[in-house]
Order: sequence, then structure tokens, then C-alpha cells
Amino acid sequence: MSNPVSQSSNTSSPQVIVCADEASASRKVADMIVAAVNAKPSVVLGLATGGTPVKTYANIVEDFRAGKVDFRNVTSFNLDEYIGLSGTHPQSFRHFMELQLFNHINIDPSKTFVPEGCGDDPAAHAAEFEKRIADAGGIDLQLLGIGHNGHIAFNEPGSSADSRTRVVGLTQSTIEKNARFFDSEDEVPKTAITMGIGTILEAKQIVLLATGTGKAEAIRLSLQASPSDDVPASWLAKHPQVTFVLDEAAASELA
Ligand SMILES: O=P(O)(O)OC[C@H]1O[C@](O)(CO)[C@@H](O)[C@@H]1O
Repeated sequence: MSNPVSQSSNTSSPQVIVCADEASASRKVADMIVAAVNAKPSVVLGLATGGTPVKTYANIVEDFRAGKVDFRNVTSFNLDEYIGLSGTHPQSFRHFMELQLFNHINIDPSKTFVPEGCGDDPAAHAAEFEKRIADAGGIDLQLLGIGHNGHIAFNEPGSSADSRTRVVGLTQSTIEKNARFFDSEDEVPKTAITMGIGTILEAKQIVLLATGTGKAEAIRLSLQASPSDDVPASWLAKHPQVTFVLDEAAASELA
């Protein structure tokens, strides 16, 4: 069971839920996703990759195996993918999603959309990806992580609130952080395809999960600085239904 230690007292957005630790924050987000599927079996989920959601996905798999949730009518869209990595590459986000979630639940693989990093025309694919989201009726619940520099998906600092799914360059700091998933920094792709901030803000509900002291500054700036391109996650303050689920470490710089 999730064990929030504190919660913002009003209902305005962003709502902030602080949990004791990473395990309870991950459980809380899993509960929110499972509740969304149970409330609307044909829900359209927006999904994230990275180290942060791994435990959340493990909790969801646990709930599926316990018969608490059914994904057969769910559609999912992932936020981003590295340019140059095919879906079978061990560090591709498609592979991550299969390993962490899709292979362990009864989601229809044809309803799981992850941007393709190896197509001939990534710009055309980006436009097509936007169309697919619209054709699915839009994203009901979008899960996000956050980068140390405040990026969401691969929207690096400088990304505007109206940016759409597109090809982007990664900052050196993101390349260095993500090198931990590769054999060496040289292997980290320098470009990616990502949903835009504007695309993300169109989701009906957004949940951002952040854990660890490494995210504390990005969380403070996202929640307490004026929204600006400098901290892409700060644009979430413009959304009417966004929840930050944090562990105490990620919340440690909040006033
Ligand atoms: O969860 P991590 O591994 O700290 O990554 C932070 C963010 O950077 C990304 O890896 C880049 O999109 C996101 O998937 C993630 O939300």
C-alpha cells in the first residue's frame, strides 16, 4: 500500500504528494495508473522510460498477476525514443517497455506506440505520431519522469510550451547521465524523437514521479520558479490536473 507522508492541502494544480521513500512513491503511482485502467478499460496511457518508473512498472505487473487489472483494451503512447536505435536495441525505449511492462501484461502489442528511432523520415514520423495520439482520442493519463536539468521526455531546456513531437538534440548533461545505461558515453545517441511540451500538456491528467536527491533542485525549480523554457517541467504548472509524486529526497528542497 502507498504511504504518503504529506499531501498538498488544496486541490489546485500542481498537486504534490510526498511519500516516505522510492518504494511508496512508486506504489502510489502504480495505484493511480491501475485505478485509471479500472475506471476506463479503454484508457489511453502515456508512458515514460528511464530508471525512475521501473518499480512502478513492477508494481503494475504484480497487480496484473494478482488479477487486479486488465490491459486488453488499453492503448499506450511512449514519450520518446533515441534516433538511430531500432526497437530491438537493448537500450531502445521500445525494448525497455517490453522488458519492464508490455511482455508481462495483457496489453495488445498493436496498441503500444513508441516513437520509431530508425525510420527514414523522423520528422514525418513525428507528425504521424501526433496524428495517432489524436486518432486514439488523446492521452487520458500521462506518466512523466524528470531529468536533472528539468527536462520532461527529451524536451531539454529551451523547449517552448507549444513544442510538438519532433527531433531534438540532447544536452551534454543528459548524454552523460544516460551513459549509465550504455557501455560508454560515446554510444549514447545525440538526438532523439520526443513528444513536445505542447503535446504533453494536452493529456487530460499528468503524473510526474521523481525520487532521490539528484532530482531535488529540478523539482524545486519546476514547482517554485515561474514557468519558463529554462526548466521544461515548470510548464506543467499551466496544466489543470497534474500531480507530482515525490519521495522525501526529491522533495527536500521544497520551501
Ligand atoms: O528516470 P531517469 O533515469 O532519472 O531519467 C529521467 C528522464 O530522462 C529520460 O530518460 C529522458 O527522456 C526520461 O525518460 C526520464 O524521465
